[in-house]
Amino acid sequence: MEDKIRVLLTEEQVDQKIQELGEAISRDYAGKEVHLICVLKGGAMFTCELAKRITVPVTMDFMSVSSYGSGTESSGVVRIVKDLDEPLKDKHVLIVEDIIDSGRTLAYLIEILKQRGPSDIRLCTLLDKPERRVKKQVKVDYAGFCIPDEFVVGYGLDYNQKYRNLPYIGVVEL
Ligand SMILES: O=P(O)(O)OC[C@H]1O[C@H](OP(=O)(O)OP(=O)(O)O)[C@H](O)[C@@H]1O
Ligand code: HPA
Repeated sequence: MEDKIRVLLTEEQVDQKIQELGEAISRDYAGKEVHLICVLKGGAMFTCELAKRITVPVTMDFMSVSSYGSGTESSGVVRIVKDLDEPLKDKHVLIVEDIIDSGRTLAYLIEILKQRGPSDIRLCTLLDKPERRVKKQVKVDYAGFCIPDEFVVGYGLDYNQKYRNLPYIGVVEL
């Protein structure tokens, strides 16, 4: 059965925001090379679109962590499912996420990636749900949109693995 999805952010709004983020990142990393870490699966679409709009040299790597059960609530347990291929030593690392919700995934990721000796680590997320934050220490350097506490899909985000392909951000009306 098809779920009813209400549009929260249109494709045009998302595109425009990614362009602005790409410009800000290109300015901030001028004269440097930025190493994008895409957090799969949700971060895939945003990472690719963002990378296209960054004008300084870019390298990319991918990792997959599992932090959620099958529904909409965090389990609190974060596990590396696929690790990075490349070392991070002396790199300017930019972690790219689709959403920061409780902050558990990122709090864990940042701690383990810091131990690998990067020059610096920053965080870029398309969506931020600050009301839901449990891990207050997670500092977001680049956030596309702050959104209310609603379960969203599209642009990489899923509901039971569906809707990742939507080119906009929507709310599933349950
Ligand atoms: O701030 P948090 O509460 O930790 O939630 C954010 C995390 O949850 C989602 O991933 P998910 O575990 O659903 O995996 P997926 O990207 O493969 O869908 C999202 O992509 C973030 O990684
Ligand atoms: O609102 C959300 N939608 C999809 N996946 C998520 N993971 C954390 N929050 C969300």
